[in-house]
Amino acid sequence: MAQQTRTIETDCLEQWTKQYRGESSKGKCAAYIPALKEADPTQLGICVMGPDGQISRAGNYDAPFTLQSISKVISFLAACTHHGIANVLEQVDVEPTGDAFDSMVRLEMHKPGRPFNPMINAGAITVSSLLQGNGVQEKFLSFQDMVERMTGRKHQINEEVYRSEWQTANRNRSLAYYLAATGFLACPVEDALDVYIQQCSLEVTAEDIAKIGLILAHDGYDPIRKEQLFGKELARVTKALMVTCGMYNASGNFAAFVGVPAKSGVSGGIMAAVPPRGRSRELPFAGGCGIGVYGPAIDQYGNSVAGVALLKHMASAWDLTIY
Ligand SMILES: NC(=O)CC[C@H](N)C(=O)O
Repeated sequence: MAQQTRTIETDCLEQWTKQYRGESSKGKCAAYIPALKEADPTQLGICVMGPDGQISRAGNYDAPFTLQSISKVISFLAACTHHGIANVLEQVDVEPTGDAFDSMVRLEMHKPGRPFNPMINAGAITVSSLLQGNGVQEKFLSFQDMVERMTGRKHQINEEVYRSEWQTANRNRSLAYYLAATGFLACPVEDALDVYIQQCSLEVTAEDIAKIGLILAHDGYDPIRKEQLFGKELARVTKALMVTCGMYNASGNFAAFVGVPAKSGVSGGIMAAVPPRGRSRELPFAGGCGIGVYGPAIDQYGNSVAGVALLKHMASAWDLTIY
């Protein structure tokens, strides 16, 4: 992978990371998964990767964290690659909810109980059940392979986070049992949950998710390794889901004030995909980029407080919006 050279972009990121680190005091590390509470809430890091391999990074860009809900994007890509988009969308819809990511209220209100989208927990558990393979191990492997094809390196589960979530996953367990009752799980309940919790516990850095964002920004094409990893149509459906549902019930605010497809996770990661901006070659990363942010103090919606503040500033300064 290309090395970082000192650039104006890097100087900006360093300055903004310092400026927004304090915002973390407005949030808290997720506590409902006890192991996530152990993170240092004041951390803030960012990595931006361009199509020529150019990297700019600042702050705690090398801190490892678990994918959590960012994994939902990758499991969706993996399931659709295996079954085809239309078949997956028979089991999960593409509509935003306006509810919390772990809400169950709409599952029973709208018959026959097809989860609203793959970016909320209910939809993601359905998608995990659809991953290729028989049994937990094979399904998880097909997810892990997809991650590794994109980041170009091997990733491990953070066992402590995995165990912590497995032991406390009562809400997800109830969602999964409900999905089984309504026929929206393609494998046994505890298997689907196990795959889902394993994928959430995969450990990455901001650079890894920046790389995945870069590939999405280029419609499934890896511009660094020069390889099409999945189809354009799948990339577009996925980005539309990220725009409408990726930041949960704060997706509208994020679309208005950042304006790029993104996905957050409760460990404090945010992955964003910035497509090439034809309007000016002078803009930083005009050829598109992937962005990975890490800041573990999250807000009431489950999004990194300092991370969102940093992205809002950056989007305005570098004219990132797709709108
Ligand atoms: N928003 C998230 O990142 C949620 C992921 C977490 N593993 C959960 O299911 O609760």
